[in-house]
Amino acid sequence: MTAVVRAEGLSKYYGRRRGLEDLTLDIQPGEIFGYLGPNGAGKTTTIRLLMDLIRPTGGRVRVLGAPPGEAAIRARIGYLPGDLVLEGRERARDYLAFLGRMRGGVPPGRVTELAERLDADLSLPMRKLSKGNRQKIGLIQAFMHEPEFVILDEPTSGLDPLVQQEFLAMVREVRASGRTVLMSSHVLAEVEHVSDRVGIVRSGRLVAVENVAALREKAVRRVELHFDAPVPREAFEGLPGVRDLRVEGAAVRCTIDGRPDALVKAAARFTVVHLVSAEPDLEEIFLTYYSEEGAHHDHQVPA
Ligand SMILES: Nc1ncnc2c1ncn2[C@@H]1O[C@H](COP(=O)(O)OP(=O)(O)OP(=O)(O)O)[C@@H](O)[C@H]1O
Repeated sequence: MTAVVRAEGLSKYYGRRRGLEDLTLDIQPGEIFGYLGPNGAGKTTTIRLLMDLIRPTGGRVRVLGAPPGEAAIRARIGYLPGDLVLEGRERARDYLAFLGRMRGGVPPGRVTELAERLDADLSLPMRKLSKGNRQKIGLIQAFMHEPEFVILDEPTSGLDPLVQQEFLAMVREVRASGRTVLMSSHVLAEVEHVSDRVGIVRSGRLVAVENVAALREKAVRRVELHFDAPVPREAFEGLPGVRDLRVEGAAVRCTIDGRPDALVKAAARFTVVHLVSAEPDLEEIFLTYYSEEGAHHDHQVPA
């Protein structure tokens, strides 16, 4: 199976300024890859290299098995730039129709369907679009021709929560049809529910690539159990994965590292009347990746 993205030692310097250094990464068909990092980390640089909008200083990249500049490859990609500019008197609907023709045709009704789902206004001239509406038009043009590979630079910026949900549904549909998505964000929460893997980039370097399901299983989760009568502390002490145990009368509070299986089995010996389990806090894990190596944000290389 040909990788959708294959980057090997890919680097980009803007003069002496580091944009991206030594990126080696494969993205496979059918996966949703979240590309995370703080401002200035190198996300846009990576995406522009994949789109052949800038040229690498070093290394090699293939997109859908070919050098990214090839016109035939470009037509198989949907791209939302991070700095989308839509100007002029032309109505959004006419602009999208023009882009659709350029890309060799869009299924009938597809633009209207996407506009309804995202609640986008296609009747306004582009210069009058609000930031949120501009972003919606950008998303429609990235999805409308049902491309094999959708590349989205900060796609959720400016979208309200309901529209974000609809957008995530569109991303899942791409995966369901075996196609591939790469989306960047500086907020884990925006991509963790939809991504299969996430890559974390910081100061121009990919510092981690993680499978989200495995990460979720590894993550610490807070659990609270309430029973119909006081329970003995000994029943819960030393259980695998149970930490920070507090037993207060009929309530047990702890954190779980990994699977909750041992705790559930111990609790089953008593009558459980209430159970609360908080979502694992992946954000904490990611913040440690972000802050590793600490304060020196050295974007410059020595002369
Ligand atoms: N055209 C350019 N000229 C000089 N330096 C640049 C240029 N574009 C990006 N950089 C630098 O490269 C580094 C990576 O920037 P990039 O835009 O790729 O980050 P990003 O992760 O997309 O950040 P953001 O979320 O802020 O868009 C930054 O230090 C940035 O200042």
